[in-house]
Amino acid sequence: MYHRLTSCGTLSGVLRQFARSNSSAKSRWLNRQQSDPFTKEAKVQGLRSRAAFKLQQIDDRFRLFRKNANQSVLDLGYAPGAWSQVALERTSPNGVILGVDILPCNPPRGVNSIQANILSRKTHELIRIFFSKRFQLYQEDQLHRDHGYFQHMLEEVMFLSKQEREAGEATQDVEKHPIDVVISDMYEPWPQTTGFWNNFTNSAYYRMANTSGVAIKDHCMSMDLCDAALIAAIDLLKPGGSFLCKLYTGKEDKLLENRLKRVFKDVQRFKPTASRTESKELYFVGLRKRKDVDKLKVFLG
Ligand SMILES: C[S@@+](CC[C@H](N)C(=O)[O-])C[C@H]1O[C@@H](n2cnc3c(N)ncnc32)[C@H](O)[C@@H]1O
Repeated sequence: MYHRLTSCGTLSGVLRQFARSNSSAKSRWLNRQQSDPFTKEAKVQGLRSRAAFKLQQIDDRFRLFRKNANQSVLDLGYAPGAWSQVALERTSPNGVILGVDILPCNPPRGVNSIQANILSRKTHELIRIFFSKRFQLYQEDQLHRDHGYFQHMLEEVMFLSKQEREAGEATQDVEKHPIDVVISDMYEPWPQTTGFWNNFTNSAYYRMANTSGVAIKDHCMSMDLCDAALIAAIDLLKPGGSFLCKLYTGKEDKLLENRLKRVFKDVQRFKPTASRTESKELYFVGLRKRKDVDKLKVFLG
């Protein structure tokens, strides 16, 4: 069986071809990265990737961040951390940034982070508690693990709110909508097969773009993650708050735009100049979140 598979080339041939095309795509990508002015500038400025310039340009246009305004910012899919760096700088000195990523990553200095999947309800609860209490997180807290002290706090808050509900009292000090700005640059990560020696998730310069190159696939995956970001915004963002998400464009753009319009009073599409012309990425900005948004109505139309 093994002989038949390899001699007719079905398996090993395909694998060899994949490895060849993958390595030439990789060297094309590396060449482009090395000659790209935004990539060079990001290195000079100590920014973790060229994505920082996209967020700067979006913020120059829409003013998501404010200095000295105690803003709480949730950065979804924050690794390696360039957007968080921009958010921190533009909300200084008292902005609080929480990055959430499904991959492990050391956050930039001054940024808090948890390794978690935004599709999980528990992640929403952790985020809500973090912003309500605004405590300092440390890497070694291992927040995503069930035995971390944060889990203990989560259980305590849930227990207290149950007691308070039963006693007919006002709920405890966890705010329902504690966040001013939600930004999402999420895209499904490639499975890591190499580069383990290289602190991989923190090194955008050595990491290939994680799109598949198949437009319809990129679009559908990206739609799902934009929906997840929108659900987080409905659940956690203050009325009046702002939202930003990246979408790989395709036939369902309009569907997302309509959903966004049910949540925000003002919805805009924007492609910053730092985003490559050949890239299918597009940014949706939602301004002034409406009050009392009904999630079911947003998604069922
Ligand atoms: C393009 S990168 C973000 C780059 C980042 N904005 C920056 O400026 O450095 C997309 C990130 O989304 C994360 N991601 C994808 N799906 C996720 C999920 N369900 N929950 C949390 N993070 C997710 C990936 O792990 C990846 O690190």
